[in-house]
Amino acid sequence: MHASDAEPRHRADRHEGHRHAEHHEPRHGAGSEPAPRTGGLAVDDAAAAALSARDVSLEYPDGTDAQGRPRTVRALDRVCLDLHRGDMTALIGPSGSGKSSLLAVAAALIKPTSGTVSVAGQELTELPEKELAKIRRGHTGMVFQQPNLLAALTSREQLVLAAHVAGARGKDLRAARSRADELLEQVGLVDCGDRRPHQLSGGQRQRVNIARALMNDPQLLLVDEPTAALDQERSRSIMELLANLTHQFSLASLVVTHDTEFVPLADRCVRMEDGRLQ
Ligand SMILES: Nc1ncnc2c1ncn2[C@@H]1O[C@H](COP(=O)(O)OP(=O)(O)OP(=O)(O)O)[C@@H](O)[C@H]1O
Repeated sequence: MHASDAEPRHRADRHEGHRHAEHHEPRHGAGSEPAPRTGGLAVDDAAAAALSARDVSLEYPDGTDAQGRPRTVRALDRVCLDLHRGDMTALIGPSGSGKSSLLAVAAALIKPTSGTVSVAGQELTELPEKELAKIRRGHTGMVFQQPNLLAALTSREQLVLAAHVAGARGKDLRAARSRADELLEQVGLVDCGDRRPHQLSGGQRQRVNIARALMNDPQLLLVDEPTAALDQERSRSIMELLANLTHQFSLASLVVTHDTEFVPLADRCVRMEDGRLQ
């Protein structure tokens, strides 16, 4: 079965608050036609899956065998997956099954060995690095296990820096400051804008990390084990936050988790085993 065929756990009549009211039915399944394009851009951007992976395989080089021939490890094996806005998808599976590799391919950080990946109707496989970087900045938010915040910056500055890196200057940068404060409020850190990472708890740092990933208004949110360093209570509240943000901002979220207890918070769940989606 294509993972795109998996039925969401609870469907979405909870999308009223979406900024992007065009979120709609029917959804494109694995075999559906891609959105028509003009000059590389999807005409009906909303109709395209936020992420569409087709027969994606990924092999890493893995040294040489006894005869000196190059060896490879197959991390992804003909993976098909559609992610749609407003749905949080939990990605589970044993260690080494390929979850982080799938995130890296979806984030356009690694090119697959074969198969295609499209973000908002734009196929990534053939794009030059400059265009890929634009997609990473403009369409994709990433949250890794460790928050990776800069020690010298306040929470607000961490967020504004993300906008600056994406090219915001002048009045856009001023707007970014307001957006940073709004996002910090959304993630429950209304009083933490002026604090530096060492003045925050682990859960609060992860919330800053999540808010930063949303600064450039992505439609795709890729999250790798956001609760790895947190206790059960804080883990639950981070997963609840991700689910709420997914629905509120109409994100297509893919969240890797080892913690099956939190899977019911997602709209659907897909499982990897030996590089394949089950
Ligand atoms: N850079 C790399 N070079 C070679 N092999 C790699 C590389 N990264 C991952 N692998 C291999 O690819 C396979 C998939 O790894 P991946 O990290 O995607 O799995 P995972 O499901 O995310 O694991 P975990 O849950 O432990 O983080 C594993 O066999 C791993 O050893």
